[in-house]
Amino acid sequence: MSALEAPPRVLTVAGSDSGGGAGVQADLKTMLALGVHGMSVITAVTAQNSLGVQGAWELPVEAVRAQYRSVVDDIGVQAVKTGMLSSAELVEAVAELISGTDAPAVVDPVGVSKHGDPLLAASALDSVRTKLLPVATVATPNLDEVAQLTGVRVRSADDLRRAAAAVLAFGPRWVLIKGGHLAGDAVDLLTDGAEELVLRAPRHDNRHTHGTGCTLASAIACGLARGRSVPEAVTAAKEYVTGAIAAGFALGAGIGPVDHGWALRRDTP
Ligand SMILES: Nc1ncnc2c1ncn2[C@@H]1O[C@H](COP(=O)(O)OP(=O)(O)O)[C@@H](O)[C@H]1O
Ligand SMILES: Cc1ncc(COP(=O)(O)O)c(N)n1
Repeated sequence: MSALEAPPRVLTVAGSDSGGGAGVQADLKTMLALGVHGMSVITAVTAQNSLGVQGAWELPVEAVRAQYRSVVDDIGVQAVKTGMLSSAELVEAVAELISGTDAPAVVDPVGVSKHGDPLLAASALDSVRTKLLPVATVATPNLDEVAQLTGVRVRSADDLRRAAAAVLAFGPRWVLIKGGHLAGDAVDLLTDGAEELVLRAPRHDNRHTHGTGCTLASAIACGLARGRSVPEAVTAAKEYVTGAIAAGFALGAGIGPVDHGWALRRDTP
């Protein structure tokens, strides 16, 4: 890349995490680490740290639309990633914006934080199913989100295929079911209903996993923005998040963040 050539552009549409481990902050750090130009549409502001979410404030739909238009109409995007969308109104507005954008969309249907704090109203679930999932190139639910959205409870890696079929029925092109909350190896299943890829990584016995899902979804968006196929982008993103979890560090008194900069720091003296 010459000095004048711009890097690929990736947009996150998500909530702010004041603690810097998840949400928009995790997304932008991931994008920097993976060499793309990161941009953000903030949907909600959370007061959050290693102990949980102490408060959350949604932005008006008008503010979300305006941020999105500012970015897409002038700068342009090669991939979009969504995270915390908070309400049915915001889910529907974002789904509509994405459907009018010519770029792949990675939808992380964030429901609840690691600490159990709600990041999406229960009344928004139906909009996620019927409006947001149908415009996703890849949806990346964790097991709690799969249960909330489809009623399928995954108890072992054998159930992942059934969960994937239930999510695909809502219309995303691909689904990545994240088995991170199961015991044993960290096994995820990627499928479009025809092709299937099992992604397996050793489980790191590290409690500092704040932001894993946001980091993985952003890394996938970075790969797609570079023109990689979905299986290629997901494979590279899984490697990146596994390294970030291995390097997760303690901050505050609770669950610390994954290290978004692990690959950059490797060569830092
Ligand atoms: N302790 C761990 N060691 C290695 N990989 C993990 C660990 N916990 C989660 N993962 C992986 O991190 C990614 C994010 O998954 P998960 O933590 O389930 O998402 P979420 O943050 O949405 O709950 C997945 O690829 C999952 O397999
Ligand atoms: C603003 C925001 N977005 C997403 C998450 C989910 O991250 P995690 O599942 O690691 O708590 C979060 N805690 N905060």
